[in-house]
Amino acid sequence: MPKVLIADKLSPAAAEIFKNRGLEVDVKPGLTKEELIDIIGDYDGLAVRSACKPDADVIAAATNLKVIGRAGIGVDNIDVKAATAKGIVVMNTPFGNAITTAEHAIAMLFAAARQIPAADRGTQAGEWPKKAFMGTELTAKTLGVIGCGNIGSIVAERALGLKMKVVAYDPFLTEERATDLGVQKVELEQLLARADAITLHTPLTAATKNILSADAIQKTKKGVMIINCARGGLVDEAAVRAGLDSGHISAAAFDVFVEEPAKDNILFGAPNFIATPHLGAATTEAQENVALQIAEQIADYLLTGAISNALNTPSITAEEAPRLKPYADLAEKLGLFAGQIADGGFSDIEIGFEGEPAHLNTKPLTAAAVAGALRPLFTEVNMVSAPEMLKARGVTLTEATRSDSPVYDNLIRIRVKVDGSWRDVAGSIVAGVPKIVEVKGMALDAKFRPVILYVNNVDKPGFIGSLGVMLGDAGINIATFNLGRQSQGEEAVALVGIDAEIPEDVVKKIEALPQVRYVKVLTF
Ligand SMILES: NC(=O)c1ccc[n+]([C@@H]2O[C@H](COP(=O)([O-])OP(=O)(O)OC[C@H]3O[C@@H](n4cnc5c(N)ncnc54)[C@H](O)[C@@H]3O)[C@@H](O)[C@H]2O)c1
Ligand SMILES: O=C(O)CC[C@@H](O)C(=O)O
Repeated sequence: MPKVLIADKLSPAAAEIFKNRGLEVDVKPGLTKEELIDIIGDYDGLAVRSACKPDADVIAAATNLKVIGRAGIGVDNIDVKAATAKGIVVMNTPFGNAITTAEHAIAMLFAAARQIPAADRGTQAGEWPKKAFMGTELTAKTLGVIGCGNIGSIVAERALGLKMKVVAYDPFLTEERATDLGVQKVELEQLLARADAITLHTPLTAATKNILSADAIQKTKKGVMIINCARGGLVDEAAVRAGLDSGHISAAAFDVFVEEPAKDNILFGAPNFIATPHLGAATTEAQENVALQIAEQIADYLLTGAISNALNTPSITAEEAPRLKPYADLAEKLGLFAGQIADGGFSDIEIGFEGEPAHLNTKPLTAAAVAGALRPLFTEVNMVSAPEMLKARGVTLTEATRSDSPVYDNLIRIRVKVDGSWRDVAGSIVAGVPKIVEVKGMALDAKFRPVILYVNNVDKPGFIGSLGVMLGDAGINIATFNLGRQSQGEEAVALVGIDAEIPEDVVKKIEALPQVRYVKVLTF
């Protein structure tokens, strides 16, 4: 009988579900890393919230583990790459705690506007500090929402109900969705200049890290309030401290910190600073939702092989699995390629299946492709949430099938439209190996590798030599080299599989080569 470990404080509903479905379950919150490593080999399933951190060492010791379930949204406590490499499915519950977290952000906004925690402390200390607190009325003030996804859009709706004006910055928010929500879509600079209060609701990615930097904070209105109930690291904590000390920021309320648990943070003790210990999702209702959902998902997978809300593998039924799996993996990799060369949001995505995959259930294949294409912006996107997220953002999805395939037995093609022009890639499974066989209509034959340097250039003599010398001078080994071109002297592409991450200055030098039009380091 499969055995599950609940390694964080989850609602008791989760253990009940495991037992009712005939699984063995141990509930051991608060284990040290060493204790977890000692026992993890006994378990088929692991259920966590955010305190337990199944990192690469834990995963290496998890000899029987098949699934890690996160009762919540963010999986930054889980080493998803290590889990994927070991064939362990990682799943989350993308919607279960969104309302509760949005309510916490609104509570923090009020607490900041009226300095409720400090007023409470003074009152209960017998000071009756009536003169010390002059608050800010929220009605008619402008709330700037950075990241208008599940939680951000609920916060926006609540703020509109409070008669605030709402401006939102989110590259995936369409004008139509913004209009439906009743918010004004703006660029970040406009949001910074206009907002009386700013609230953050993005995941932590390379693009959002320090999105409220010292420089950005300087561009905000004097007296601005800052609320962060998303992830530590979205805001430069030292810059917020300086802003609170100088009075430029009138109040800040944070639920999340760069280092958690936050025991000694630079913000602690700053004037008008309010902290909660990552309580955004901490309501009975939300915890019951996410515990029930994750227990059902883990039990389904261990007992029937059905996968839902997986972050690292397509959702497919046990019967379909053997035929669909290789195409789903190819579709997701091609999506990731297209999403990375989209360089931000895209307005349309087209997915074409030719030959064998056109005869299969293409739904999970499309979902895999879309999840891949969205992943550069949404780290937590999964096969179930991807189509939903695409729809909510007004991105047009077109799926086409063609029963034969002129050149290959099988082909998957993905096109994304960015600022009115299409970027495309196609791939095929050739002798069991997933390959990139076309980029921008140019034929090539490249295997996927963890790091691929993608160069779009003009086919002129000297380019390949200069590129090779630049990589060699930087000590970067070339593992594979694939070229495609339209015709002699015309547009060309190079896909260079390299053995290491490529430093930014080397990328800049390659970009400066006279034959080069575009360079991107792709990771898979
Ligand atoms: N405090 C808590 O306890 C708690 C609870 C739940 C979720 N969270 C966190 O809240 C965050 C939001 O969760 P969600 O469910 O709303 O996620 P979501 O994926 O639904 O929404 C995130 C939004 O951020 C946008 N975005 C991505 N990159 C951006 C960028 N560079 N600039 C501006 N916008 C960008 C996306 O387009 C998307 O609309 C996540 O980090 C999640 O982990 C925290
Ligand atoms: O489990 C928690 O308390 C935090 C959850 C939250 O950070 C999430 O990403 O879902």
